[in-house]
Amino acid sequence: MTSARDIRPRQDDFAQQHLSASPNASFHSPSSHGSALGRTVPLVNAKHLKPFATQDIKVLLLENVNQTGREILSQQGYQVEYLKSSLPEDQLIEKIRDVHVIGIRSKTKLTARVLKEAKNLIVIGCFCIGTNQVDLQYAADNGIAVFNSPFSNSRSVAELVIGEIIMLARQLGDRSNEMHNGTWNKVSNGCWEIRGKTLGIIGYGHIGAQLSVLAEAMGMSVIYFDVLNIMSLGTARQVETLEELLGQADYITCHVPEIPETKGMIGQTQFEQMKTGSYLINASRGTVVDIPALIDAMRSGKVAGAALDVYPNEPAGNGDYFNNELNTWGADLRSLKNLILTPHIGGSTDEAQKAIGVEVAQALVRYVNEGSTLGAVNLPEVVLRSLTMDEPNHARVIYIHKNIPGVLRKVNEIIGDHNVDKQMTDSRGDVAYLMADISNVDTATIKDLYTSFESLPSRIMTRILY
Ligand SMILES: NC(=O)c1ccc[n+]([C@@H]2O[C@H](COP(=O)([O-])OP(=O)(O)OC[C@H]3O[C@@H](n4cnc5c(N)ncnc54)[C@H](O)[C@@H]3O)[C@@H](O)[C@H]2O)c1
Ligand SMILES: O=C(O)CC[C@@H](O)C(=O)O
Repeated sequence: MTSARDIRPRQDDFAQQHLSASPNASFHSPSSHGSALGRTVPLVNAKHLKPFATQDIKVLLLENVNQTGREILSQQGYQVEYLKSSLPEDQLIEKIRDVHVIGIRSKTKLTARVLKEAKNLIVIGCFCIGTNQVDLQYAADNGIAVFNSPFSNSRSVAELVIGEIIMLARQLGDRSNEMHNGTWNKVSNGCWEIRGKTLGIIGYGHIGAQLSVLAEAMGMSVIYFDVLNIMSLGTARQVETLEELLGQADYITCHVPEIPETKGMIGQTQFEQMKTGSYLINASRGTVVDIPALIDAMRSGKVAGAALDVYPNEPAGNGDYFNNELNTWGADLRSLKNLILTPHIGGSTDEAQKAIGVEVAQALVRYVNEGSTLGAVNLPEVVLRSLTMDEPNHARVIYIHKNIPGVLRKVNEIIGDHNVDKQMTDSRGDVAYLMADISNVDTATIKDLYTSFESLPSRIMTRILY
């Protein structure tokens, strides 16, 4: 029996690579054992699990996902389709209907409307840090796991911002444009060293903290504002309010996620609270800064320069698209002096993209082949050590279900005749994830088990690997 969500990955080993830049990441090979969420040790005789079903795994990779990731997925024997850009919604809906796995970056919007059509989808890989482009709740409610790469491009963004601080301080963008147009304009007015100036970091997470260290090494004083109390690095100092930061900083840089609280967090009021002649950098998300308010602040001289890497609307692919059709203020923005505009390239370095490709593809493989949700951003993290070749008649049941009372009793009624070697369950909000390794199963039993789980009212998704 096959169901829309049944899948059959090829059982080849995939090459384990260690490119993660995460200080906390502990890569778990599909062949591993050890503590549930801690470090794992390779298990030599691990059994390669296959799903109870007959279909091949179909993967759709959009937005030029790095070759490292493509290779890991192809080496599994999955059918991988790869496109360089994102897709308009209607085309995305057509393509997503078939696939079990989708890999995207920041441009592809996986809204509830799109995901509703994704009847076979079991997992989404965001080959980037941000996950705001995915309806995470809808995905969780429908048993679709979402993974990202939380650290791999932080350093690249921090380095870009350091470069931009100097570029703005010295008006390098303007001088370079002038020279490209044949104009020699040797000026020092309004140009500064960054040594001794104050950098204000909004959002002291992975990127903000990296940047703090780099900026101090260049002789800047660092202050930061974050909704959490975060221990400072070096001699950086956390301030109590955003207003306090805005009033003290010469350079202000945003590194917050896109969430309702950060939408328009730098607007007219905040520009008024800044020092005259200060600089603003935004390489977080385009909705964080109110661009018309920035245009006014730059025209009035309140802001002496700015660098934007992200915009409320960004095109699906490369080309001649940064115009007023995309964002109504496009031409006004382009006319401003000492404004650096980059096409969302903060994380676009070879190092970052390779590391992200490996990290996310490995998470996808672990999820498809083993059911491990380690690192998932929308489901509880559940991991079991691998089944071994010494357990030939064992199967792994994965039951994603509504987090309501009485489910475990029903589950135990179904698997109660088997020895449950190990079992782990955890919940996150309304969704719970149960994984159990059971003994004495043959194909007929698996079919019965599958049907029984699928008929429970609490069911969101059932997968059986054996
Ligand atoms: N330009 C690019 O190419 C690029 C690359 C990577 C990440 N990003 C963006 O940068 C963002 C930050 O990345 P990160 O890895 O540092 O994230 P992070 O989660 O490590 O850090 C974000 C920090 O912002 C803080 N924060 C949240 N809401 C806040 C608020 N209202 N006020 C102040 N602080 C708040 C959090 O507490 C956290 O410390 C990502 O969410 C992503 O959108 C952009
Ligand atoms: O590569 C991308 O498209 C997004 C980069 C960055 O914004 C991220 O969220 O990691």
